Amino acid sequence: MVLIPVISKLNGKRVVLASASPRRLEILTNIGLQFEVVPSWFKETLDKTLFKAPYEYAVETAKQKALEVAQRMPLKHLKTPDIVIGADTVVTVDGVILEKPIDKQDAYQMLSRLSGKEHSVFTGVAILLCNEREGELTVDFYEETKVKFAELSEEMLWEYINSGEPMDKAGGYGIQALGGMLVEYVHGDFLNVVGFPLNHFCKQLSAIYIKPSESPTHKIKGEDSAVSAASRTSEQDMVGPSYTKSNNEGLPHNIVDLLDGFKASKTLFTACRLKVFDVLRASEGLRVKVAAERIGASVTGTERLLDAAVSLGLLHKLGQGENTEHASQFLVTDSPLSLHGYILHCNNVVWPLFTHLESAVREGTNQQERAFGKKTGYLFQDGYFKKDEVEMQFLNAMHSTAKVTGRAVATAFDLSGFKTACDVGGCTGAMAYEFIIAHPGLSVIVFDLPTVIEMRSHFLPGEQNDSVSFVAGDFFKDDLPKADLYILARILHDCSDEKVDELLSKLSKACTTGCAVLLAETVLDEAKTRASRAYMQSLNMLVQTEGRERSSAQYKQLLESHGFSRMRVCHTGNFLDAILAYKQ
Ligand SMILES: O=c1[nH]cc([C@@H]2O[C@H](COP(=O)(O)OP(=O)(O)OP(=O)(O)O)[C@@H](O)[C@H]2O)c(=O)[nH]1
Repeated sequence: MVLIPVISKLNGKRVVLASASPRRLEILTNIGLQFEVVPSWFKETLDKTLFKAPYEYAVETAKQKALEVAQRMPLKHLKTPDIVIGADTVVTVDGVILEKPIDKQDAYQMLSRLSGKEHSVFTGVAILLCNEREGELTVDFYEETKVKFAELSEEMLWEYINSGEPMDKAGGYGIQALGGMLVEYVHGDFLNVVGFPLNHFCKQLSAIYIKPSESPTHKIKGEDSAVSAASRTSEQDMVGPSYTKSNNEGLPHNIVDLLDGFKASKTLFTACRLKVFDVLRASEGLRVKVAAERIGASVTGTERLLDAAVSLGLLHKLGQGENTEHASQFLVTDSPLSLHGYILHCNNVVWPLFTHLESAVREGTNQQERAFGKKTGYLFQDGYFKKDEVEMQFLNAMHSTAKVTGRAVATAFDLSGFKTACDVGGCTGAMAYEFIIAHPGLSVIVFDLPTVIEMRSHFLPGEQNDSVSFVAGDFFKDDLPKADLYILARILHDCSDEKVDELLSKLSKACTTGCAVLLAETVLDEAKTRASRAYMQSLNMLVQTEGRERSSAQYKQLLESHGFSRMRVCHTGNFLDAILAYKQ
């Protein structure tokens, strides 16, 4: 039995299943695993368009479900899990992802789509090892099973729907129950369809806990052992696990990834500076020589840059239509969600500052003077923020990130109790527009420096809406516009502790009881189980500003010290998390 040795390894560990699924509970109970169930509160609302394949969406959702429980347990249950297991099952047919139906009509639509067709069932699984002594280990993987439905008559469809069985099941059917009558064949793991790929899971646990000399010889799809994982190429169709594991056999691939990380970033930055994605969008199937001419670069350099972009999944293999979906969405200069401005900011400002990271760590200060030859106080009020390409580039950067993160922040909480919001330092208004779209009864005043307000027409030329207004001012020196909700998106993390206290004190005075502040920031997590981006961002603040990122506990303490309570945090799964707190 693959699992028996692993069970003994798990003895004494607090294993948690972050799922409300009765089927997952049954599958893991039946094999004798000892575990607790703590259903995840993670809202399954990740933007599917951000994922290049359905299994990526399922894996990320599974990871976020597990992370939410790993994060919440120490705070709410006052106990820290050793292992948290998250899972998410989705059905895909004709390129459409089907989750649980929202009502009978939805179930009808889903089952009609599946009738007479073969479809795929993907279950993503995330295993978080929260207290691993020999280095952090996160394992996530997915399993695919093909299922074919018989042709379903209207009568059979509605008889099945009215049984009620479809409503809590991905794709609107339960293969282990009445739904089994709809199925002509299953190719692959049956339990994966039910909601948990048990065999693959067991193999993963064996790979984690049993040394190769101990374990029965088994192969995980796509690889033979941890060493091959470290050395394996990133082939697109690899179905094996993606996990980072420090081991003393060969070079762990996470070290390799980190060694090459800066080269990958610079590949993206250079391709964007040369507007490669715009050129390739204009003419599909462009030959390298022609592309080189259009971007004004050498043929040899262009060829290597494009090949590197293909290896990073930014371009399709040349000659098959160039830009990937993500490149078209985020990397061409004029797409609605373009990150082009932010990427130029990373290349022209963040990169030179990170060059001096060691000095920043030694000195504990930002590196503006070493990188750009100027001392700086609060970044956005002195020479840094002047009316030239630096300011326009910075506004482009803030505008593009606000557009990509705005919807996630605006929809994080129910704000129906508020009428007027003030977006403090709201820059181009991109975030403000997301708020009025998400909350039609809300009006938003964008409050920012005069130079910023003057330039807003560059960014939202067509989007005039009476619910968004612009007021020029300095939020440290001038009175804040009257509002019952104050939004601060990536403001506090730039400020020194003294400036943060000054601003929060001002907001507290401006707020009457029941008013609130909504912060949009990258929230650090004490358990350090979430993606490392938050900690990279924390270093970014060190090299760039006088500020820093903070954890939920730190924000709670800070806000309470200025009279704000009932703090809630929403991990949006996007660049920014959202924090809401009410004036006492
Ligand atoms: O044939 C079957 N297909 C699917 C199922 C069950 O469907 C759900 C899938 O939904 P999800 O992955 O989101 O899991 P939830 O039930 O919502 O629980 P979480 O708390 O983990 O989100 C799952 O329960 C499958 O078991 C089935 O039963 N048969």
